[in-house]
Amino acid sequence: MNVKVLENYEELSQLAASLIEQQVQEYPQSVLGLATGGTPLGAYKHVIRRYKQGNIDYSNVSSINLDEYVGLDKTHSQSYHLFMKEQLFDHINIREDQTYIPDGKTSSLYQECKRYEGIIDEIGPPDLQLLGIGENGHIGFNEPGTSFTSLTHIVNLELSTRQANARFFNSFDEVPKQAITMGIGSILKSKQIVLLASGERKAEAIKRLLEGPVDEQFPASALHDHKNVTLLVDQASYQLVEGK
Ligand SMILES: O=P(O)(O)OC[C@H]1O[C@](O)(CO)[C@@H](O)[C@@H]1O
Repeated sequence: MNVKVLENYEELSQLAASLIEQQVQEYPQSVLGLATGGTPLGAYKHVIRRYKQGNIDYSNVSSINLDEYVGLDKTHSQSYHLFMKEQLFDHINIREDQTYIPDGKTSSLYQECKRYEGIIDEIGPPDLQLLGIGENGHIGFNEPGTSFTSLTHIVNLELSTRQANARFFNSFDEVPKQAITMGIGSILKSKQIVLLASGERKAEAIKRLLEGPVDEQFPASALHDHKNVTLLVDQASYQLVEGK
């Protein structure tokens, strides 16, 4: 794993945006694997700012998102559909019909998982997959104990994950109990992976990622099995790593 330690969130976000842009400039038909959560917001802000300066064309890019809450309509204020629209898609010239996010409101969750994995295989796999990390090491919504060979599936969210995400909802009770997520095996299909970690809250997880064993109890450790992973981490998240 290639590790780049940045001074702060702003520097990390700028570098993440540059990696996305480089990918798209080198290969305009790129498939981007995109993530939600708070961490990628800064990168998306820079992607939008530089797009508006006129240099980068996203019209031939496709995107595949990691996950969606079960039970939330695409227009729900906390759905990842709306998140992506508001935070990125509405501000660059990516074509809406080339953006893919699981449908959390489907009548057949099983079919939706199969359909989505089919999309990953047909449109993807992503040339560049952006990832955040949960405090318990989750990637996408793959909670501890998920098989490293798992494909797109339904997950029962851990209490700690629901608590961490309650900040985006009006109350804890509104946080969905399930999500559809690309599996760890689906994520590992990506050609290149860029993992972002920022803030003290992630320091334990980053220490465990860099110093601990590869273990299904810590989903992000699966990334050690991939040959092209870059971790962009700020000082606050890196502070507990030995010998830094
Ligand atoms: O970036 P955040 O908000 O800390 O979230 C970390 C991870 O948790 C999730 O939001 C899921 O809980 C992921 O989508 C994200 O990668």
